Amino acid sequence: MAASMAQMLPVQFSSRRSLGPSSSARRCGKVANSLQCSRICGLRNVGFSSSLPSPRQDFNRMECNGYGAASRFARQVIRSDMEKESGKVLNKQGAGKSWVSPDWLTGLVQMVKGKDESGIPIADAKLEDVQDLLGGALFLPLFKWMKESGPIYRLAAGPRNFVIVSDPQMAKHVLRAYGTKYAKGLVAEVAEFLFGSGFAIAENQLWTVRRRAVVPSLHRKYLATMVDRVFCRCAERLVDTLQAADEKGVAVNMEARFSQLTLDVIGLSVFNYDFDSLTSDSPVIEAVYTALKETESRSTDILPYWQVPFLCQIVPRQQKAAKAVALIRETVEDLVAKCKKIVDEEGERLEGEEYINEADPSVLRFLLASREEVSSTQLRDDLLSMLVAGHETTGSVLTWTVYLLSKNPSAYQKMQEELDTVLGGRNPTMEDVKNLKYLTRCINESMRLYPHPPVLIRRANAPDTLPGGYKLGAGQDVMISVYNIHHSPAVWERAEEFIPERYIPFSGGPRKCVGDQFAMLEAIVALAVVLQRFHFSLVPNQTIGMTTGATIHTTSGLFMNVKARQKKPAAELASI
Ligand code: HEM
Repeated sequence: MAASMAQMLPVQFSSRRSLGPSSSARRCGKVANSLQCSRICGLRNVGFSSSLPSPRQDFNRMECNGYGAASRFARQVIRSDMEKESGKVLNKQGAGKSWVSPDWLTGLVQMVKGKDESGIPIADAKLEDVQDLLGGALFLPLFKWMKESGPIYRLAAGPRNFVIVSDPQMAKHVLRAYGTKYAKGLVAEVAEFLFGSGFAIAENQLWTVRRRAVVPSLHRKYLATMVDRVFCRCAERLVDTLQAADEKGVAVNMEARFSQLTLDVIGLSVFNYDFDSLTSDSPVIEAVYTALKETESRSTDILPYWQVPFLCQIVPRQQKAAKAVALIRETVEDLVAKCKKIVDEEGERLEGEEYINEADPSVLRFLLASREEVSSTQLRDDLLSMLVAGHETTGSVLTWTVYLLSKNPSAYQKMQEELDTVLGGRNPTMEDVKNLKYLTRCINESMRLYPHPPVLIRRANAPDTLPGGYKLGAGQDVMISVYNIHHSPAVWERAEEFIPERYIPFSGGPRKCVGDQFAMLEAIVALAVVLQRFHFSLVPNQTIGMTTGATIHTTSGLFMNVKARQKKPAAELASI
């Protein structure tokens, strides 16, 4: 799987021609199910109104009529449980309000800058576009403007100026040139308050050194150990929770559950610490969400007032973010201190990459045992990078995969048949994972339709020319809209449909995800354990809106009815 993950991005990208200013047509990329088409470049309207974010949902109005013997009483029980659950839905309001600039200010900035000779069209982005798309998911207006302006456009709002790229070749060009022509730039600026010097946002030599130190901790033997010891164990806990919900006949907010599951997984894998958030409330989840939401807001604030320390102390949004970061840092520092004490006492030394400590096979233990020269702040920030990057991402992938399966009964059935055939009721091992091909494809296709994060940001270090001849000046901020690329009918046949036989990646170039294999294993195991035991169906009459907090979240949770599945007799399994 390691090789295939690493190879997929170039394959997908290289199979497409780039779209220059004068191109009028292009071919779709080769996808696993051999969909091939040629198509005129003009982007057709892709309707996704059913998924448009809606204002916060009123759970009292939700009807839960999906139960066979749904008496009025039973419905009330479900409803009150959903209300209770809705209390656990994160506070997702607030983003998207940042991109506010009066036309006169934008016009003035453009006048001062002089003529734009880049060849890049300027999107007709109106304030109303953002305000209309309530819920705060910036990637949604970016999609709307792609349909109007094409695969590359400039977004100018006051002094802020982004080039939005929605073309695979251009995206590949930018991502691969990290470290030479491009830097993380804005991301590093707006996320520094959270990640500090952590390698998720570090640049240049510091990033190179720290990434090299951390990546070997995720070696194959470690991952194999995690499958049984952590991934299956945490998924079993979720099974217990779902069992209880099934017995009581109450609906479950699966988004909240998956977020708890993935926090438990990352806690045990990175720190050997059990957050146990499936059974007890963990304030870290809300804190991570708040902090990530703040980074997103900062990236679209017209004026970076948060660079002024005094304002950070008095503005409520900044106070809230600072509190969240303090909690996350304290948690990580505490875990580092505990582990350091044990390792110091043991005077342990690491020998070779394949080494893992049987008693504590965590990333933290690996880093401490390596005795590499590293300050405690750097260690904290690197581990914080892993905690934050590895938690919500996988949680969101699980959420949207289950959502898509429940909306696509034939794919759901095919996936269940695969689980029954390959596993026959037992938990998966590392070996089984390669045989769960269809489930893997379902997860990949879910990441195409709901990419996390939906937008990647880079800054040009020097003037550059993108495929198609578009010119970028030094310092230009570029947003690669992965969401647009994944939903573009110019790139994909039947772009809005869930067709598991195609792929999408974990970014590309030097800064691609370090946890891709970890995350895929975690997601496959979690879904294999849970979907084997239960059948999920959407609670009717929910509006599943989208918002962001680095990854794509629902606006109000994903409420599902859960029913234990009947075990298939062995004879029946053999005939599948
Ligand atoms: C399905 C789940 C996941 C998805 C979709 C995902 C996606 C991504 C993406 C797209 C990037 C690159 C961002 C960019 O190019 O600017 C990234 C970076 C990163 N990811 Fe993941 N990720 C996932 C799970 C994980 C896990 C489980 C871990 C940790 C065990 C992790 C750790 C990291 C780190 C540390 C980086 C920064 C790498 C660097 O800058 O050198 N991710 N992830």
